[in-house]
Amino acid sequence: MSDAMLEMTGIVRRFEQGGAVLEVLRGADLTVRAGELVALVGPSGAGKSTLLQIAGLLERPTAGVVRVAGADVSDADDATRTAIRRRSIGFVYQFHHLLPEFTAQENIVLPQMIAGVAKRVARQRADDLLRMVGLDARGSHRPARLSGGEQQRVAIARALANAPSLLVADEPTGNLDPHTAEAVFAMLSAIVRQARVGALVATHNMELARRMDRILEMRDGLLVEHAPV
Ligand SMILES: Nc1ncnc2c1ncn2[C@@H]1O[C@H](COP(=O)(O)OP(=O)(O)OP(=O)(O)O)[C@@H](O)[C@H]1O
Repeated sequence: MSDAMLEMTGIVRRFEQGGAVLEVLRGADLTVRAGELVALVGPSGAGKSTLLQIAGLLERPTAGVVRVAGADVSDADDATRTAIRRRSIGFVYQFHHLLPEFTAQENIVLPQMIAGVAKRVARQRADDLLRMVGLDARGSHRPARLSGGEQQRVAIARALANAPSLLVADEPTGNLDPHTAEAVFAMLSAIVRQARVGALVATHNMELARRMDRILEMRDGLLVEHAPV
């Protein structure tokens, strides 16, 4: 049995603007396995965010096959894709995107309730996740009362709320000072490995990229694997 949490094969993405066609992805392939962190690097405009949007089922490719936790979602309708996204994929962005009027705990409860989990169970899981990210004393705080690193820890806990198979992260530590970035990344990688989630992490930070299991570079619309250093 394959432990691939994400498989993308022959991914093409074209944008049409005023008659001109921009082919950002030209047949990209990648696999992310359970417990694995894969870094996605490449210059600005290379297509990293476009690839993450497709991996996260937020966009459809022009061509190619996407499998999440073994399920081929290429031909699935929008409702099915949304259901799979909510159940199987967690997102972390450069900016935390926590809802400011809700507490840390409520921010982690909400996605579970949207997925149909009972409030009592969702609260318990939120508390467990807050403990896992070292913030058990901060559950009743709103985001504005937390530091940048703490906000990002809550965002990671929220991404894990529905026990996803796949974590899609776009510069998850890009807005933090180097020391805090280091602590948040260490925590993220420990959780990914322990919970056997697959993580695809776009970053401009080569130091962090080198600490992941593999580095894939976006080059001319294709993904090229870096040799291990
Ligand atoms: N909806 C769209 N319509 C037209 N062009 C788009 C669209 N989305 C992205 N692009 C183009 O696709 C290319 C890749 O953009 P993308 O945001 O994926 O790059 P990136 O590698 O994530 O860059 P960065 O590191 O700066 O975030 C860019 O040239 C961008 O202008």
